Amino acid sequence: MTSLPSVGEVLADAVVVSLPMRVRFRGITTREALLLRGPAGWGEFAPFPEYADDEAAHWLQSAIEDAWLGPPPAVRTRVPINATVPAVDAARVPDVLARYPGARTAKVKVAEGGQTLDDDVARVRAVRALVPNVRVDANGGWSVDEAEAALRALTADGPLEYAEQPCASVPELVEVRRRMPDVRVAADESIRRAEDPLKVVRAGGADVAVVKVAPLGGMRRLLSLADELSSHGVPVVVSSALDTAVGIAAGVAAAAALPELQFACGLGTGGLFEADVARAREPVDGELAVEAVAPDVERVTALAASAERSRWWIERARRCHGLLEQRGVRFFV
Ligand SMILES: O=C(O)CCC(=O)C1=CC=C[C@@H](O)[C@@H]1C(=O)O
Ligand SMILES: [Mg+2]
Repeated sequence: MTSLPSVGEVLADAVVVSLPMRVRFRGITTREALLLRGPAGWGEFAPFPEYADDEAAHWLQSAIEDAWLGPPPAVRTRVPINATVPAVDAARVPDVLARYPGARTAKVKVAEGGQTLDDDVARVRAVRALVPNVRVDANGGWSVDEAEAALRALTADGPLEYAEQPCASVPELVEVRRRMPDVRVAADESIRRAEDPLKVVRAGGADVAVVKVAPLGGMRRLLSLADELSSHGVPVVVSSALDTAVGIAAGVAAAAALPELQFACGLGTGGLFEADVARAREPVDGELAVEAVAPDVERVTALAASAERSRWWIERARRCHGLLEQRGVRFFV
């Protein structure tokens, strides 16, 4: 067991970066992150700006685990990843997919505000022409009726591996599963933003669980949740939280430590950035190698956030550290 390092230790080498994105994703065009260093390496603290401290504290716990304990033991050396296709025009799909050489699975964003179901159908069709296995992610954007209509349209010319978070609430997910028994439902927000991540599974609202290291509080917490989910017969998909190369390495390490890995992981989001804190690791045959990543000094300097934004992140990390202290957080190897 390791006790919580002091706030001074946690923030001693902290740097804040701002990564420009090639494509707008989840309404974001630059992604900010605070990177911190501990005895075992680097960790990433990057809760989305709108998250309250209560929730953001899990992300700090994850960063500290990574930097103070390092990854859990791996059982594989490579992990398959999916291509992530933002809600772009169908015509831009080949461009996006070109960044994922060898990917056999693609996740396509759908139900984007301001777009229509026809846009989604056209985008999914363009992806199917290039990648055999397709999943969609609606980020809770549909009502149950809309989900039913959309999933019928999106499966008219080919199957979907699953539909991620078609609706926002757990009862809606249960109802979508009842109405569309042939389409698997994956829960994402219903797991990563829930007080009790197993609630959606107990209610019968998920065939698959999307799990992300930082929102769950770290690699080891992800592994123990995956273990519980597996006892309910629900497999996991390890996915990114739009992390820099440091956070992606933690996701890859968690996926590498899972006893079973049935699905390609959503850890290919590095390709959505114009620049990252470490050299881009190219997928080979749709897989990423499991390896430690340290940020590159020159890149970090070039990507440094403004003094004002850095102060904002440092203050946020301090407040979250205070919450972890209050919660009596300890780390177990
Ligand atoms: O799963 C993937 O292919 C990539 C990760 C991804 O889609 C997401 C990362 C971060 C924020 C989310 O809006 C989004 C998701 O909803 O899964
Ligand atoms: Mg999702």
